[in-house]
Amino acid sequence: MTQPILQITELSKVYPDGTVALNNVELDFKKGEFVSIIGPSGAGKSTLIRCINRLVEPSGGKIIFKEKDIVKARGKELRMIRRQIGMIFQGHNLVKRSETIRNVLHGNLGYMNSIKGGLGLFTKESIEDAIGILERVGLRDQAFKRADELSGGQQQRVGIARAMAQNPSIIMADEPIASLDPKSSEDVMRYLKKVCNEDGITALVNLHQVDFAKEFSDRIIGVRKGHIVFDGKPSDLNDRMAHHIYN
Ligand SMILES: Nc1ncnc2c1ncn2[C@@H]1O[C@H](COP(=O)(O)OP(=O)(O)OP(=O)(O)O)[C@@H](O)[C@H]1O
Repeated sequence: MTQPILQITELSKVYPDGTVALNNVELDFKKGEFVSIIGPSGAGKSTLIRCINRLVEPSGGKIIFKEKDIVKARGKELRMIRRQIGMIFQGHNLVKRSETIRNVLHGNLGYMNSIKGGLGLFTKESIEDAIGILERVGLRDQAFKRADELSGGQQQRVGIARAMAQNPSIIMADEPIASLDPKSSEDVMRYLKKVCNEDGITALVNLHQVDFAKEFSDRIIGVRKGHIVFDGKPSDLNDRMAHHIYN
């Protein structure tokens, strides 16, 4: 059996006010799998993915990524790990007044020295790479438009392109389609799945929409009150199980 790319053991998170958001979570993720994380509001989905890149400090447990424990990583080591984990947020987090291509190039900043990055002195090679990535999410013709001129769905595809520019091993998306209409949601999920499949990237996607989780995922994880209560194929998520997760 191949080694998991990410191995989570006994992960817990208790917020300072005593809220137990994650309780002894055990999960393994394989290279290239596309995983949706579902569950009711407050179940712990965001906390889970935020612990993985340490936007939230875990209270205990281990998260082994490429033989290193993310929970213990500090300073440069943590930055190196974060480089390999692309993030996509609900609100896109784009620089709205900047061109689409600049937003994608920002994904690459982790690889540049800070003075160059700050001045926007990107190499010809990185600009060509960024255009290539935009092509892959169907936005080649939008490269030099301002990000705020794009539709919500297109902006989220720029979010995907920016994550791809990091050349990540894992992409994590926190409710990437929560504010989009059904057609744009479908497009965002389709492009995200396509680029992850093409590059063998593991995707962890927090979703509120069970139908999208079933349509696009290789595997669905159901979270409830900080516990994993379902972990299986979309075809195994029947109505009874969905009810168990959400009620
Ligand atoms: N900074 C915080 N301080 C205290 N409690 C928090 C904090 N962030 C989250 N929580 C609590 O932790 C629990 C899990 O929250 P989390 O945001 O991870 O859930 P979620 O499943 O992502 O919910 P949603 O789908 O609404 O985003 C909830 O009870 C929430 O109120």
